[in-house]
Amino acid sequence: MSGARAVLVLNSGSSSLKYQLIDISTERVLANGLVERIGETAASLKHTVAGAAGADEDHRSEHPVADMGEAFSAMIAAFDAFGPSLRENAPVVVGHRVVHGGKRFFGPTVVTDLVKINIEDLADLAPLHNPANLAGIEAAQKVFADVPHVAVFDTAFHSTLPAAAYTYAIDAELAEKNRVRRYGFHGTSHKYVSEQTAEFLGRPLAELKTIVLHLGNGASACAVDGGRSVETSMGMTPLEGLVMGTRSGDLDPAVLIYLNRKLGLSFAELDAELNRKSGLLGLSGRGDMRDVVDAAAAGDEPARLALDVYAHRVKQYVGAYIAQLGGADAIVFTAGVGENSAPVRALALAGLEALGIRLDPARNTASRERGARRISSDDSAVEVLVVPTNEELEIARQSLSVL
Ligand SMILES: Nc1ncnc2c1ncn2[C@@H]1O[C@H](COP(=O)(O)OP(=O)(O)O)[C@@H](O)[C@H]1O
Ligand SMILES: CC(=O)OP(=O)(O)O
Ligand SMILES: [Mg+2]
Repeated sequence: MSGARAVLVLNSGSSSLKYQLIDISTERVLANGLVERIGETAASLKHTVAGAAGADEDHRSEHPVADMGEAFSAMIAAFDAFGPSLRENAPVVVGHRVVHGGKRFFGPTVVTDLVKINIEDLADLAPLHNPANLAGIEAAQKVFADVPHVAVFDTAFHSTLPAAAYTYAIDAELAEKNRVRRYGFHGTSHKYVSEQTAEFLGRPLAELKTIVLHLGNGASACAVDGGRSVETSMGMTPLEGLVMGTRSGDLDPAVLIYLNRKLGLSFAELDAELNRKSGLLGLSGRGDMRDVVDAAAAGDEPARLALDVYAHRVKQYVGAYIAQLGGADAIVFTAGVGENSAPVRALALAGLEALGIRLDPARNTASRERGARRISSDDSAVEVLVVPTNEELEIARQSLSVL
């Protein structure tokens, strides 16, 4: 059997490696996988091989994986053991998700030594993400030495933000010298989802005003005007904006100063507090939205409040972005929570009838179909949709586009 022309897409995080092997001609996923808890006593590995008619084959194991290099070897071993063959389906390009591209990268970029130096230099703006992304690139370059590697940046889609949106109102010189401004993240997802939305509605992207709500583990909102990002909720780092699984999102910056002065918490401690111990986890003891929704339904008060705070913040951004866009044609939910949680969608848009936003309860709770779907009622002035994101496919397409 002759193999497919394939793209390998890698999303390397601080403690995980996610990957997909995609057939270019059909855009079908041949295999995907996840190595989690890298560096801990036992990492867990999952490798899924796509079978005929959606009959996927899962292979799971647990053993120690010390670092990104070993995570790579584990991925290659999984392909060798369970298929598909990387010799028959040799990738023609490897696409990498890189979170922070600062003001230097506005599109998919072939990785050179200079590009790697720049990614490293931006690490102080994204200390959780960029070093891991770079480690992933270096491990992959060793194994796939003969093919181009392409970096696709989360920040790239937001390079169209106007100055009024990206500028923090602090001392201008201090900000300029230290690259302190808003950059925005999840751009690959916001771009893909806003394009899919135009396709679903059968309308030209150039005419559409869309609010994309990417509600995953990390979460951000984006106002897209004619295909261009004009405002987004994440800022200099992926901490600003919406409430997330373990991140606080917006808060009065003086809270940090106060906690530092009053309790002597160091900035490293405050960083961990806001990035890893806040959000749904901090409010309710549960970082996973499924658990929060279940606990709230069972009458757990902290979980109820966590849900209310989460939905309140989403609603706040919807209102703000309708104002910034001068009206919206569509509000679109995507990512793990956005695609799957009817109660969160209902709470976030409750009471917005005066703005022309009306959910259809039966459509909202209808069991999940693949692909995009409408969840607003026929008399809603604003379309409300669920559109599944696919960052890996978008990275594969963009990686190919620069060859
Ligand atoms: N049925 C569901 N109801 C509510 N939340 C869900 C459901 N399915 C998945 N999620 C949530 O989606 C989140 C993960 O989203 P995802 O987009 O996969 O995140 P990431 O890519 O950032 O890891 C988790 O917090 C999980 O609770
Ligand atoms: C940028 C960011 O927050 O990414 P993730 O949602 O994958 O954590
Ligand atoms: Mg994600």
